Amino acid sequence: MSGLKYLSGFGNEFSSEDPRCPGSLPEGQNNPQVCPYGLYAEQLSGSAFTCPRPTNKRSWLYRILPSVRHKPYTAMHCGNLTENWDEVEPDPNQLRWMPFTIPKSSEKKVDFVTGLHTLCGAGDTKSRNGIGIHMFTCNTSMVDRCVVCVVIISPIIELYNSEPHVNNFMWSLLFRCFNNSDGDFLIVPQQGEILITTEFGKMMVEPNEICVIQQGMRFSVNVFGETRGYVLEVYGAHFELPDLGPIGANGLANPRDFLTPVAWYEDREVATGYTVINKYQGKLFSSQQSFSPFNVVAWHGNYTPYKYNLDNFMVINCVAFDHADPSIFTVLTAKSSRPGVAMADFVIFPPRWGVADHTFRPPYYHRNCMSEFMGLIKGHYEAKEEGFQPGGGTLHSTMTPHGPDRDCFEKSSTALLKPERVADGTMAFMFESSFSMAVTKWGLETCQRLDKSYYQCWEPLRKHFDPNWRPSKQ
Ligand SMILES: O=C(O)Cc1cc(O)ccc1O
Ligand SMILES: [Fe+2]
Repeated sequence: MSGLKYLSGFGNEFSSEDPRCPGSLPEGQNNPQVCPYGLYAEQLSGSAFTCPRPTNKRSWLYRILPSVRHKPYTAMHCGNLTENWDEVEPDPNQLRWMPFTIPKSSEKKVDFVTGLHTLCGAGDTKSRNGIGIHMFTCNTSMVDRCVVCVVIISPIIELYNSEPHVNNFMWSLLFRCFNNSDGDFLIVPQQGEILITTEFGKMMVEPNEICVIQQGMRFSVNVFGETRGYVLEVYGAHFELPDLGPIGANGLANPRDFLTPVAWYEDREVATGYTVINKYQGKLFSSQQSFSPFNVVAWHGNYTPYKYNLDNFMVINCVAFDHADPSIFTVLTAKSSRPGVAMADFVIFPPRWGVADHTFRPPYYHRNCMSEFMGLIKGHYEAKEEGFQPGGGTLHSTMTPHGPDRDCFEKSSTALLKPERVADGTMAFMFESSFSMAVTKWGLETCQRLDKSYYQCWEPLRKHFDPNWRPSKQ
């Protein structure tokens, strides 16, 4: 739709040249004495040099100027982005948030980075072990905020507010990009498509698609209206496709459905300065450079950003009886060092058939040693038809009991068990983590979206116990 091209596959050894510069990728070696077109060679390492081959990740970027040509980083305001997991007292309750508020652009211009709010998380970026869950709510494409630019350009924008062409042009003079030294971002847009320009090329990501921008990759986000989504950040591991075990060689998220951008560069000098924002040890820093960081003419390697359309997920589930655990719907996993235990799994609840015989089909009541954060891209979630809304969220922490609400329990206990479509037109997802997560002050207080009545959905559950019940004779 957007006319952008992609390369297909998961973690392949890709290579790509901007068609404007044929032959820009050096042949037969990574470091020619002089690179084609006078480019600089730069390696981006996503794993220790010495990692075994299956986990070794790096890409070679051939660019107009190397990333190192920038002014020193200085600390900047972090807004509601944090890695402080001790802001408020722990709260083991079931938590539910109403849809997170998106600022109106007529009131306040907010871009992807300023619009990042940390909801919960655990661990530590310094020891490279942990996760963060953030919401992004924004209405403006990523533009520069350097004081000089704001002073000079903002009044002009105000002056020409009614002239969209002038306004758009002026905004386009204020550039900024982001890079995360702390970990990988798995981005789940919920409202509004986002155009992500990366050092590797451009990706258009729509709601019901996800993308992963891995540690260190510079990117900039353009939006087209009021935009909202979820971010799962992992420190110290990359996302992988889950092993399929007895499922066999195919199924769930198939590697060919992952799409990586093709090389695209701009040779743009920015007189007002291009701001590179770096998230480093949980804090934001900015530095200025005089040119666009999206100056990579050609690249090759297996360390790239990528996107995936959730409709491509090949759903496998129960075809006889009982409820399969939700791990059967794992799209991507970021493994911890403990076998079989994820730092975080990205799990979806896609449209499918429900056919299980003599079975209570919705999620069972449970307590889990893992933490479960859930979000909703569209539609309803089967265990709770009411209350859990698109753009909102729930957190069921380590060993916190949860399960279907009263309506769901009663309906599903008496339902006629014919094959039926489940979750048509909906897409819920879960970030399931082995970390016991802390909720931030923003999540518990500042955002003002916490639904204090959540526990009430289980209050009407009543006893059905009958001590005189006997098995019916066959
Ligand atoms: O709690 C939830 O709604 C998620 C979930 C779904 C399911 O089918 C089984 C277990 C589980 O945690
Ligand atoms: Fe659960």
